[in-house]
Amino acid sequence: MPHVEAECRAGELVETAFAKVNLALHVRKRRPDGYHALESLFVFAEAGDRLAGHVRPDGMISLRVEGPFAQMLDAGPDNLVMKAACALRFHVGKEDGAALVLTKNLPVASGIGGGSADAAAALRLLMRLWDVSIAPETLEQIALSLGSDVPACLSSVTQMVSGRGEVLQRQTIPGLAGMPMLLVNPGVGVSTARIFGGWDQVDRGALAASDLRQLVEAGRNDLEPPAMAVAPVIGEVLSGLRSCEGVAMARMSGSGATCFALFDTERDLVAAATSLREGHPQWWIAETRIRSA
Ligand SMILES: C[C@](O)(CO)[C@H](O)COP(=O)(O)OP(=O)(O)OC[C@H]1O[C@@H](n2ccc(N)nc2=O)[C@H](O)[C@@H]1O
Ligand SMILES: Nc1ncnc2c1ncn2[C@@H]1O[C@H](COP(=O)(O)OP(=O)(O)OP(=O)(O)O)[C@@H](O)[C@H]1O
Repeated sequence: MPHVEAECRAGELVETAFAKVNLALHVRKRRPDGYHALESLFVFAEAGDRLAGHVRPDGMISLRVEGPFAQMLDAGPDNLVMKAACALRFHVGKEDGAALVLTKNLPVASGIGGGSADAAAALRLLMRLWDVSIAPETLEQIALSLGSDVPACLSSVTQMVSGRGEVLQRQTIPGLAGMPMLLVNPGVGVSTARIFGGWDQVDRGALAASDLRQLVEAGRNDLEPPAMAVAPVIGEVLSGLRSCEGVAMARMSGSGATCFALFDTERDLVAAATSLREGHPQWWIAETRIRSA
């Protein structure tokens, strides 16, 4: 009997929820609605969670979570996959149900937008499964109602993001696509709201990122200081990454605690991953590349 892969099962569709990485994140001001106005260059990793689903003829929507980080998450109505499915079904007035299975490969509450990527993947998957088409602006509105990072995760391509996360502009930076990238999470979950709350409200200036050098030299993550105050181990991760051979840049992503490093070569990436794993066997360390899309 041949082994049948899950994605080969009749009627089952699969989407990857690509990890989001903020190569730079400039916080410009706190808005009256409590959100912050940002400027951020988003890239996406080839690594991500996996979402599979097939139609449930009884009209129910169900979710099972499995994989390395499944124990950190509930599969109930607060899961962003369920929220996305309910929001989409409400919008299109569908009677169809779906049986969804999320393989949680990315650490939770870790600054690489796992929940946001899952929500966007659920929207993409269910639009295919239920055969619905929605105007792009409406889809972006549904996405934004699920979280500030969700609109950018819909396309999961390199883009400049501003507003609270809803103003998107595709960006091409020479040399970035396919670049070897290491993601390192020291195992502490941090709350995004708490980290934004710790920002010192000093506007340090706009983000200009037309090439990698400018991004390295003038780019920042303004949430690094408040995140390090909550989780000092982030400093250890950053200094570990920066001391590796062949590092083009190393910085924290989003509100932390995951940090990333970009490498000039695959060989340097592998060497860095090996040495960091030896020194810190309890850290989550993922070797990946920047998605070329
Ligand atoms: C830090 C980033 O990941 C950078 O990409 C995002 O700005 C956060 O995106 P997210 O996790 O999708 O955030 P949301 O779920 O919308 O908001 C969580 C909380 O973060 C804070 N928040 C979020 C986005 C934003 N532009 N300003 C904020 O102040 C708010 O306190 C909000 O209540
Ligand atoms: N499918 C999901 N995956 C991850 N987190 C989820 C999911 N559903 C709900 N959540 C909740 O959303 C919160 C944020 O999770 P997420 O992993 O997206 O954070 P993050 O990586 O810090 O996001 P960001 O980079 O946008 O700040 C967590 O507290 C988690 O409990």
